[in-house]
Amino acid sequence: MKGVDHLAHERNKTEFDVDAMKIVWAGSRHAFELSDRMARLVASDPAFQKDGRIRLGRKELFKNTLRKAAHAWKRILELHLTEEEAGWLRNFVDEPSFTDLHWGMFVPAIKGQGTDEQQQKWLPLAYKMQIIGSYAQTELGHGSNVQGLETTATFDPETDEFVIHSPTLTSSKWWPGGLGKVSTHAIVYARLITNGQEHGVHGFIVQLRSLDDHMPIPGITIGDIGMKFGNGAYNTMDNGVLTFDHIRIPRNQMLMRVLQVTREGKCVKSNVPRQLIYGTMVFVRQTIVADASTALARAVCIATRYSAVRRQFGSQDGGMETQVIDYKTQQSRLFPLLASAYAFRFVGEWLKWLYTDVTQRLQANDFSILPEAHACTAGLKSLTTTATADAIEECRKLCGGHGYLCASGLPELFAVYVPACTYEGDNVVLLLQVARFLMKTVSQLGSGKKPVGTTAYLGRVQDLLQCCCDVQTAEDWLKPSVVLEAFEARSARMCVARAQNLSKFENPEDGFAELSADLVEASVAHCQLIVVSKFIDKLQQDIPGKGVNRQLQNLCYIYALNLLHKYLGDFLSTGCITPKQASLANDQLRSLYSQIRPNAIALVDAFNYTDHYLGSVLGRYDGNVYPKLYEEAWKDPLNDSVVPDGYHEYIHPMLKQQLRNARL
Ligand SMILES: CCCCCCCCCCCCCCCCC/C=C/C(=O)SCCNC(=O)CCNC(=O)[C@H](O)C(C)(C)COP(=O)(O)OP(=O)(O)OC[C@H]1O[C@@H](n2cnc3c(N)ncnc32)[C@H](O)[C@@H]1OP(=O)(O)O
Ligand SMILES: Cc1cc2nc3c(=O)[nH]c(=O)nc-3n(C[C@H](O)[C@H](O)[C@H](O)COP(=O)(O)OP(=O)(O)OC[C@H]3O[C@@H](n4cnc5c(N)ncnc54)[C@H](O)[C@@H]3O)c2cc1C
Repeated sequence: MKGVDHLAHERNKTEFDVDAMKIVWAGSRHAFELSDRMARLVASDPAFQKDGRIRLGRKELFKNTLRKAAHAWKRILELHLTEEEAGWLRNFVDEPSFTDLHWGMFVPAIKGQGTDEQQQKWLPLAYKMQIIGSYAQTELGHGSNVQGLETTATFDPETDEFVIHSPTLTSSKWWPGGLGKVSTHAIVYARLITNGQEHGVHGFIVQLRSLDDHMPIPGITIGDIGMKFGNGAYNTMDNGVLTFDHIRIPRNQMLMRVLQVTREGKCVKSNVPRQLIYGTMVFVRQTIVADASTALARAVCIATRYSAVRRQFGSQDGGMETQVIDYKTQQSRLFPLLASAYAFRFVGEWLKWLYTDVTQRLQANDFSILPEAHACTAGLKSLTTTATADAIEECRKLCGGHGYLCASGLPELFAVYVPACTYEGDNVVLLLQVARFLMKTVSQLGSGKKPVGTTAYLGRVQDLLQCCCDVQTAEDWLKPSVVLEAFEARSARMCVARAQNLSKFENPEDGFAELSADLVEASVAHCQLIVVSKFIDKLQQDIPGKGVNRQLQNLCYIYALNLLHKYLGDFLSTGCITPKQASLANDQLRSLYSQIRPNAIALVDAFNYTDHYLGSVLGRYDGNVYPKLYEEAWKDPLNDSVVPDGYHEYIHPMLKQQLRNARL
């Protein structure tokens, strides 16, 4: 609707160049223009409308998703979209579907773990969607413990085939997206057995359904695992169950970049480390970090716009009531989330760079930074998804009662987003991986091994154990070196304390299990340090646009000082700061909230989300919330009739009964 902009008075307060900020948010002018074009293309196409999706039953919902995926593919072909454009288009369609797994995991698994010949054979088919793939790793009995998977792939030298088999109920593949009803193929993870010997878990390309009539290949049992959390939401996805009864596949369908099985059934290791079998997870975790900022920004955009529209209390002399965004409590809950959206954006950018760097090094047979890439992707996936899921729920509360309505867009966003804390690695399990990496790094300090990359600060551990925070005034908390040192000292001291406690155990594994809750806290501190330091690095770049850098500085310090406040126990107990300095940090935080306040609406406008993508009456660009909320209510099927179905069977007899009782 072109009409009154109810948020115009807010937009008039802006102190920076919003268009320049849009480019900073998108990452580049190219990324901005491309995503903007794709967002508008999707929003203007009636085939992609999302209204009423939450009211559909499972079958209708799923069919609707199939229709949209097919339409998206048609448009991609008609418009000759590049891979990058097609990715944006699918993103703005905004509905989880089998295509996420096909493009997000099946294709990357073949690229990362397949040999050149395997890539030449399978990738063209996948790129043209002549086959549709899924990623079948998790089983009913095991997800986190990948080495505990039970599906077997036994080499039969007589026929030069692998026999894929599900020996137990718990070995049934369980969860893979797209598997239940759509995928024709899957990368199946199974224990490799040759000549009676086990060789660990490996990936195999397995055909599941006929390419002619979509029926399962004989010996394969396959279906959907059932409804999941929330209306609509992730129920557009056919997460599946799959069992194999001695399914035969040719030998050349084992992904053999890490390990080759010869015609005789001999295993020949290549020069790449075994961990590369987990490479697809590293890739996807990196994309999940980038997606976290997108989801968080959606929730924050809705809550910020609505907080500027909503008024409660404070009217004097019959004047306007107070906008809820002006309450300090609202600001102290909302603005750190706004700051987190930007912080996660920049750390996501950096992680993408790290991933690209690792990939290039791997191609040159340099595997040295693989452990760090694993720790960073695992830790940041855990940190950002936990924070984002919590933030979406906080945004719902920030919108009061209306936030609980599906029309706010927040319940569906939460339901779709929250499994990110579990898939691609349970967030606690991933933090334990980070802890192992940190403890290993600390234990090697004595042997003179210099830590690099994100753990370089541990190389200065002696200084960090002794340093005193140099803050005397609230303004001192606006110095990057001061903030960075406080976070480095906290993380280093926590790591060293955990390492010392671990060394008291005779068996390190016993110690690790016993101290795991403490270790996870050290991992969180380390990951928060990464986010803060990458935000500070971003500020050092030459960022064009009036007032843009200033806003980013404010957001960076809000992010860091709010963490300091939230995790004050860590900072105080490790002696990194004094209670007085903590109190000064809080003073600074309040001042930063006041500085962000006039720019809040423009800072969420910079996300450049269309109303279609936001899918929220509360988050509308024009702020015209109440009439639209009222209009939306009447669309509910319950309002199709004035007197509800069931009145004659249930309400009327009850009323009559009461009437009779009253007469008695
Ligand atoms: C309003 C509406 C909104 C609509 C929005 C619509 C948007 C739609 C978009 C949504 C789409 C999202 C798409 C996402 C789809 C999700 C699909 C999900 C897929 C999956 O979940 S796949 C399955 C993932 N599974 C896991 O992650 C399992 C977790 N477990 C593990 O990763 C490992 O087994 C482990 C890490 C726990 C390790 O186990 P273990 O201790 O047994 O260790 P190992 O012996 O195996 O290995 C030890 C050494 O290896 C190193 N290591 C481990 N992992 C890696 C790795 N990945 N890379 C490199 N190195 C690794 C360890 O560090 C050890 O090293 P060391 O040196 O020996 O110590
Ligand atoms: C929506 C969704 C989509 C998915 N899509 C796919 C897919 O496409 N393909 C696929 O293969 N899989 C998929 N999965 C499966 C997913 O990867 C696993 O569920 C996930 O890795 C967690 O494993 P789990 O279910 O075995 O959890 P569990 O490991 O059983 O976790 C249960 C609890 O135990 C704790 N725990 C486990 N191990 C430890 C430990 N060592 N120390 C301390 N605590 C521990 C966890 O923290 C958690 O609290 C999907 C899952 C979901 C929810």
